[in-house]
Amino acid sequence: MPPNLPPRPEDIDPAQSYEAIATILNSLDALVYVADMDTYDVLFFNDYGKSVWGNPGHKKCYELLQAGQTQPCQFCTNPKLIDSDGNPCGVYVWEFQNTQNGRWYQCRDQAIRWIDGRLVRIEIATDITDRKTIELELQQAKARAEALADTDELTGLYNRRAFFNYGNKLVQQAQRARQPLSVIMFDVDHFKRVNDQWGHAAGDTALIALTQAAADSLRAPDLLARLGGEEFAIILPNTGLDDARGLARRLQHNIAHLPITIEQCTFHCTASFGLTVADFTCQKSSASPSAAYVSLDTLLQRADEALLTAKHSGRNRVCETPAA
Ligand SMILES: Nc1nc2c(ncn2[C@@H]2O[C@H](COP(=O)(O)OP(=O)(O)OP(=O)(O)O)[C@@H](O)[C@H]2O)c(=O)[nH]1
Repeated sequence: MPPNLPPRPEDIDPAQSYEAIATILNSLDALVYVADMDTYDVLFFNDYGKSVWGNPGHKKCYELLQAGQTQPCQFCTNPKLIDSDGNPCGVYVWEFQNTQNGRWYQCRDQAIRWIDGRLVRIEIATDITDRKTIELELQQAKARAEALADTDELTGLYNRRAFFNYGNKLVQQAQRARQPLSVIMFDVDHFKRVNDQWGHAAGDTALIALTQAAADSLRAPDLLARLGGEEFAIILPNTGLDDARGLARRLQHNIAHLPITIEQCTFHCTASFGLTVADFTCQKSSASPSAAYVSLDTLLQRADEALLTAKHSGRNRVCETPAA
């Protein structure tokens, strides 16, 4: 062999070539290890792994890599690495937060035949914590932005956008399940006078107190939203006329008796209520051709008509339209 040329791979003796490969694997900026797929014994663990998880000694892979793990991990990927005949079936890529150091890794796992013929798992795990942290922060920011986009700033209730978004789904669900659904609209009476007499900030305080009182009277599936100004709407899934009327009257009573205190002065507000019901329990028929198909827009329009009637007939009362 000419003196200055590197040796060809086939000229290197096996012991040297093992060392050459180990040198490469030990230089990688990623965990590389090999574990017996039956016994979980660690057969190879590179220097990167040792620097993070320590020396393997006689530990099983799960004892070495995971916190407090005394038996094979539930999330062990071994079953994913072999086909139904028990033969290696390619690379499986997954992401995982290590239970010992809390860092995120992208793992590339593969079953291979070891030098003595047994099946082993080789894993190459790259630290992706920085990318994952940014991803999680973006997800949280998106969730926060979505929540803000749905929320009325003053009262913390759902806003008009969220009311239609979620409300349409509730109406569709009620239609599918053939359940009654009620819609209530209410509007604070002579609210301009409250602002004029007590000031805009006092008006804000009153709106918060009134809506809190209303929210406290509702069930978890009910949807209360501020549509704008001093106007609110409630969707009551699986609620027929009698129950909706009972609730609207309770709300009317609670609001009228709610003391609102501003700078040691106490005053009261009243509200007018409009109510309508979609009786999705009815089958579509010639007698009632449109009973099973009514939109949230239509329900809101009917509730608004009833609310106007309540305003025109003296306020502080509940009016209703016939079932849609
Ligand atoms: N403080 C406060 N006032 C608001 C807010 N939004 C709307 N308003 C006030 O609510 C009042 C609504 O007045 P109108 O629409 O005339 O109704 P009203 O005085 O309540 O009379 P009726 O509805 O007919 O009983 C206006 O003075 C608005 O400025 C708010 O967020 N905070």
